[in-house]
Amino acid sequence: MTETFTPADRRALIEALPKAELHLHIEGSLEPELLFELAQRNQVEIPFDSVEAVRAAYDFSNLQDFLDIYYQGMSVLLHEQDFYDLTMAYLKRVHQDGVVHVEIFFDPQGHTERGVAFDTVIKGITRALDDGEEQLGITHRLIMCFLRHLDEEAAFETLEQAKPWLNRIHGVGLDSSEVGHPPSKFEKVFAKARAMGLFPTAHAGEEGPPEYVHEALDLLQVRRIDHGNRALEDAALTQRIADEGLTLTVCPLSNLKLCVIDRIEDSPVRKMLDAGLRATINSDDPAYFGGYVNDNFQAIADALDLDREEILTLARNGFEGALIDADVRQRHLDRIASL
Ligand SMILES: Nc1ncnc2[nH]cnc12
Ligand SMILES: [Zn+2]
Repeated sequence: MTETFTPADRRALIEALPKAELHLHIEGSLEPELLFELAQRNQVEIPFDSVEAVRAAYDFSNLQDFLDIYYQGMSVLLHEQDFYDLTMAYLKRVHQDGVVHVEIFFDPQGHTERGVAFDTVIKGITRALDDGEEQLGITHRLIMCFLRHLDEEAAFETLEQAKPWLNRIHGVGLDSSEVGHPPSKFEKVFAKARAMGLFPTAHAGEEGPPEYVHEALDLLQVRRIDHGNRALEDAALTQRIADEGLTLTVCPLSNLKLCVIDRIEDSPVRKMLDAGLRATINSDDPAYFGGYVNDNFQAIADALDLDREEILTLARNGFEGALIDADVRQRHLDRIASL
């Protein structure tokens, strides 16, 4: 008799699995309630009069629509404690989802451009990450993103500001408005970041064409691809990503909210798994896109009717792609195998 895997089993498995989240913008975890609290605490005017009005504004037709609100939301983050509270709230929330390791993006230029010091941002975030590790047992890596709508000179300045913090920053990423801002624009600053020992990753193929994924690989020499949806349009590129064993950090609910896909059933996750790609499941900007990691796992598992093995593979992939030591990775994989 074949064993049945019911929707209830699926939910229970997703909840029980230890998970790593590899694609999370900490500024995108700013929930409307905290946005309001910080606006009041810091006496910052925001163009909304209720939490409901904020949520109602989260209706996007593309990446830029979202980014306009995302940068506006950041305006309430001014002091070290604000960055601490933001980060701690995210860690406490994902602790409930069984997340045991996080690799967090932050956008320093979204703050330094407003006059908030780089040190203020990173002190608040790292203090919360340390407390989260001690109190919740969640390990972490921090990845500093360059905003691609700004120029490479500004990215170099940000890399300079990061120098005293290299013991806390593991990687560099590239985010913000993709189309019109190809990876080639940041070739030199990524070369410098790599020479400084930073792990290179970049958003590529979210809205941008497969050519941008090629550029991220060839020119930025990224070792991970954030999103990567449109890589599937190019068979040779897909094969290359499989051959090189690169991780793709896919964000299903984000793709849906930003109209990268029309329906959750159109998520590329199953195609990626079938093509031998190391796809992982992530939330991107959970406060804006309607769900944290488990919501993303659940949505994709239901829509694609994933079986037990496929769900286990996705969870395993998170640890395979994580910037962690081999013994730690093995410990997490052993726990998954024991479920
Ligand atoms: N999904 C996304 N794509 C590009 N830049 C972002 N910054 C925050 N979320 C992003
Ligand atoms: Zn992202």
